[in-house]
Amino acid sequence: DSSLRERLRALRDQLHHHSYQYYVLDAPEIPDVEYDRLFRELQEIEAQHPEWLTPDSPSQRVGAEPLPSFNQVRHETPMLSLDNVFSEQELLDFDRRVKSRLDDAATLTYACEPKLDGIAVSLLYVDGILVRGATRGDGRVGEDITQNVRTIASIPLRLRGEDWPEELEVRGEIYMPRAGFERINALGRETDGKVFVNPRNAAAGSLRQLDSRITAKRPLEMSCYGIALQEGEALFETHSEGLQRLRDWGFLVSPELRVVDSIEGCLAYYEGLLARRDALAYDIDGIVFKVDSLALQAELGFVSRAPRWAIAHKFPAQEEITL
Ligand SMILES: Cc1c[n+]2nc(N)[nH]c2nc1OC(C)C
Repeated sequence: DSSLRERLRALRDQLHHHSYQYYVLDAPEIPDVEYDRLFRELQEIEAQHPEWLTPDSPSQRVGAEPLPSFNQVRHETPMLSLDNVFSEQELLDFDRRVKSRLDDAATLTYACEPKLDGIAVSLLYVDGILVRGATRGDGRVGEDITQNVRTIASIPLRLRGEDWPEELEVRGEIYMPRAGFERINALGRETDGKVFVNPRNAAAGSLRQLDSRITAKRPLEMSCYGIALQEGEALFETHSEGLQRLRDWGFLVSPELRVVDSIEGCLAYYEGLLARRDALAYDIDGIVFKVDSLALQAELGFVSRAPRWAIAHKFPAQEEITL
């Protein structure tokens, strides 16, 4: 049995690697049929030896028995929302307020990333293994959707690389790319007539499923935008470094992430992405600018529920296409 157990371990490692190559790097190394063969071999061994099943096994991707209800989760670090601005002048005001509050704004740089139009979630990893996924809820208490997030291929079941902390909480947006949205609506029209109004609703509906086997069939992805640091824990000095570490650990992080050294740079980034908005594979509803330095973020702190150090610069509402 030890050789069979060894084979199971090897299959798990291989499947994790190929899944990362395919879903996170979009660079598969083997054909799908080869992946499916390895996956079936793993399922056969786990069926013979259920006692060898582990929470990070790739077989978890297909979903589990439906839950009676969702448990609640309290976020140790509250999941904040963002203040919005809608014009260039308001963005310049944000920059002026930031500078007026900093002792020394000479080194001020901004991290820029698209604000994906999906569902904010928090993932908890202990010793490198995914142990919990939760919705934002009201920012303090959300719903436990661990079974559902396990089915999302771009969410690692175990971390890659090394030097990750033994407890890591990752925040990000679960969304449905437009192509996937069109596909499940076409399917819905042919079957139960259930269609979603937009990709955000489709993602929300897919995550609210008590039966994770349904979630497993929905084309969901997760793009990470932050790490919820425990008090005083400083693994890196800037937000953008943190996102690069998330990429090293196997997470999908927006390839549009940039760091600029002025609010003019932010405006150029905003105009640039607004011009490319319809060409992106997913819906975005604005740009998030963050003071990149974690030290400056700490100096700026938060007002009530939103950080002083971040702002969402929203796009004009997209005119609905009247069919
Ligand atoms: C609510 C939220 C949403 N987003 N979306 C991105 N891209 N970054 C980001 N940051 C957020 O909050 C942090 C500023 C804490």
